[in-house]
Amino acid sequence: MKNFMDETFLLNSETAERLYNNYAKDMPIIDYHCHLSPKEIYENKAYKTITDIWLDGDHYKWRLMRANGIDENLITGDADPYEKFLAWARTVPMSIGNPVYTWTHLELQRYFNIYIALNEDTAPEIWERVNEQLNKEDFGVRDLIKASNVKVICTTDDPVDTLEYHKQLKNSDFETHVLPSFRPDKGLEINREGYLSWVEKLEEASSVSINSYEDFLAALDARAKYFHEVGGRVSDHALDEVVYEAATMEEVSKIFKKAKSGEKVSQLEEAKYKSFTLTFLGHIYAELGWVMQYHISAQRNNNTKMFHKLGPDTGYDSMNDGQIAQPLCQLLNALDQEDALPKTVLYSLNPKDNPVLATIAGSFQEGGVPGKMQFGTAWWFNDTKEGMLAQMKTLADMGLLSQFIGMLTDSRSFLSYTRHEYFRRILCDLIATWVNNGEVPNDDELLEPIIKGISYKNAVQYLGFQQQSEYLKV
Ligand SMILES: O=C(O)[C@@H](O)[C@H](O)[C@H](O)C(=O)CO
Repeated sequence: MKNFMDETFLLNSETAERLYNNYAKDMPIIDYHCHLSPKEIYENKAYKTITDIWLDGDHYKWRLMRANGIDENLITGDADPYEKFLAWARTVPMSIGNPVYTWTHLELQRYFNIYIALNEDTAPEIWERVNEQLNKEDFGVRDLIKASNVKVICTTDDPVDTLEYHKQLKNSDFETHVLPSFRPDKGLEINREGYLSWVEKLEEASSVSINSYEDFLAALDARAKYFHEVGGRVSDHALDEVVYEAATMEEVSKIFKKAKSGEKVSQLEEAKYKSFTLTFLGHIYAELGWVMQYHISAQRNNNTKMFHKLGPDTGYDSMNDGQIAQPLCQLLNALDQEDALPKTVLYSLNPKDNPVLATIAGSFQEGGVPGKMQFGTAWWFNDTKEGMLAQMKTLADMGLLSQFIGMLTDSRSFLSYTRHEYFRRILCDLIATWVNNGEVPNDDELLEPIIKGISYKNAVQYLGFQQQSEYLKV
């Protein structure tokens, strides 16, 4: 029997240990999708307590606390920080089997050198030991990022954001590249409350007067080019439902005019608007050489009462079970037929779509661009051991695991970089299983570049960072 989370955890053979320790463990991190605050990075925010850094904003933990019957006041309410931590300490032992149980202890080990299991009995000691370290000089968020060997962070940003902190970071002595990702969801949701006010913000941010749909597209183009100037190389879309309806500029201009007048547009009109706008944006991304990410099939903000109280991304989301294959192929094909399909990462929140995405990706690969179309890493409810294995096995079954750009944190917590270690251990154990079964040669000349590629190098190449400073070379 293994010791609890020792240096061999998740590595079930000497082969796995060798592959992980020699080729994955020390690779830097490219976190190409997360929700960290560029402002907090620029200000090098220092957290005062383990409650602040662990429980503020992490809806993964909030969901587990709710499932454990913890009162909301001790989760997102105004309860005493120590009482909130005790409530989390009561929940952790109950969360065995959930990745957050593993990540919680990985974070205690890697950032605070604490190797005991968290529970109500150990909570007082852990509270003291962690808070003492958090209040030391070298425990700002920049120190945590540097200690995690993170070379690039792609935050998630609205086209109307000023990107002031990205620009200030670019001119600072902070080595990690903190780059904006262009996430224009609010400009796609034409029937959602707030759409028109967002168009006004876009008008102001772009300095483009928006009196027509063509003006709207010009404003989006201007903002994408601004993001590029600041260093942005990635776009991102939440396609909670995938729709596709061919449309003409004339048709969509009328739809936009209808929405601008304050009228709701029909479901068909909305589909035409989204299809044409996404196709236009795909052209821009391709011209800029960006990576386009589609995050598909989330069912968001299910709990109306709590949405009104806490807002989005607060742990009240789930998987959608919509049919995506046909509209997604039509959308990608529309771009590909115009030679305007950018490098694309396809994620679905519903693992039923794993083989659908892996095989659709295979329909649009391109010579000269290794791994152009990516079946993306296990996302959100799927970034578990089983979810990661399912995604990587499906990719290996139906495409090239070797060209996979690997893991991201997708997190709002500065301690979440241990998810990359978790992923790399699972990756190396999977490949080791193939080696030990005689399915793959025990040949490090074959395996080293594949493991280093998936852990780091593929993402550097894919995201176009390879021409950057020596700083990214390993
Ligand atoms: O980008 C998304 O839409 C999701 O990642 C969303 O932000 C979600 O709250 C999340 O962070 C899941 O890890």
